[in-house]
Amino acid sequence: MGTSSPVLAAHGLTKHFRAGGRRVNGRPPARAIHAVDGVDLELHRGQVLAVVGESGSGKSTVARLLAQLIPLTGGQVLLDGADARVRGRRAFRAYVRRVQMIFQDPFASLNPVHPVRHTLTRALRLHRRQSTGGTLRGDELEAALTELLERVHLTPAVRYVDSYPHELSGGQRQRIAIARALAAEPEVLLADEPVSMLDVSIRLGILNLLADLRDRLGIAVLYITHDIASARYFADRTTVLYAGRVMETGDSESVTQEPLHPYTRLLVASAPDPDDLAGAGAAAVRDQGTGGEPPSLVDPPPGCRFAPRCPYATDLCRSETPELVAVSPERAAACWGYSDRDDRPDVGRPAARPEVTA
Ligand SMILES: Nc1ncnc2c1ncn2[C@@H]1O[C@H](COP(=O)(O)OP(=O)(O)OP(=O)(O)O)[C@@H](O)[C@H]1O
Repeated sequence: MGTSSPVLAAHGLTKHFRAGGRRVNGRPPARAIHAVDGVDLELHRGQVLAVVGESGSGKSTVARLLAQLIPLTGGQVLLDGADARVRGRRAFRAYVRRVQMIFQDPFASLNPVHPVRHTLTRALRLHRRQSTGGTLRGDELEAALTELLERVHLTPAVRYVDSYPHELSGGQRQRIAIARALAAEPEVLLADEPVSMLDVSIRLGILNLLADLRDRLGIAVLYITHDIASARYFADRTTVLYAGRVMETGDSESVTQEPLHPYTRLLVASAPDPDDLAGAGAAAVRDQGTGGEPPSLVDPPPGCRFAPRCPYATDLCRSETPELVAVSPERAAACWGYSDRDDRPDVGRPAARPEVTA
């Protein structure tokens, strides 16, 4: 959704990992972990898309598929509308120049034996050339280093450029990881839980930095998180993932304030947000005690994957998989409750059930 064409899009993104188990007649078992199944998403320039879900919902797998760190089982990744699947190192390097990833743990992603200067110089030399051609060096290299550090608000740059990772705080290390990604002048940043390992007090600073890069550089940001409250604060659009499938998608404000899908309501209800993210739907979920665990992803049965935990589930939900359908121009939900079938379940939120338009 969105008016501009997406810079990066995924259609039917699917990843099945081979499940462990005993070999049968010398062959590995044919069972598969359905980590991601048929996920569609779009990243637009100058926008943040949050992908929200519990642990094991497939968020990191989505990010790794988009980064082309692991091969797809099915579906397609499109960069500016063209099939982006890379074959070979050259193509991968060209892709990485445009699509950069930021990881959860900035300490693990920075080499502890190298100072900031080394880390950033390496990234700059990999992705940028001197104005006269040739490897970036001398004054141009120094200027580029300073600019990168300033862009991530580590100023004055001289204070940080010769520091080692252990001399920096978690937040500063994550800023260096972001600066390294920016060395490529990317169009897309894939941020996999970029603040979840940081102290709560500095999370906002990193999210504000990413928002600043979105606004000033027009970068498209994928923000992977289990924290739906931060998605409301920071993301333009939010997609909710459960057990490898999209449950709901839409503008972040509506998804978090008026969740359509019973699973989104559960997430919102359990979000620690002083701003009452919850509302009536959350109370309903609480009252009906929707506890339970996500389903096994090994050869999951048909039907909605949330049905075993859903207070509104009917036989229809347990037997047939609901498609993601538009509920309003900007919102879509994969829930039979928003279908036009006569036997649809009553998901119990008249206020959040606009007319079905598709
Ligand atoms: N390399 C792998 N081999 C087998 N199974 C995997 C592999 N990577 C992930 N999985 C499985 O795929 C499912 C989705 O994992 P994923 O890491 O994408 O979830 P997540 O939502 O990012 O969780 P978390 O928030 O805990 O990181 C899980 O069941 C996980 O065990």
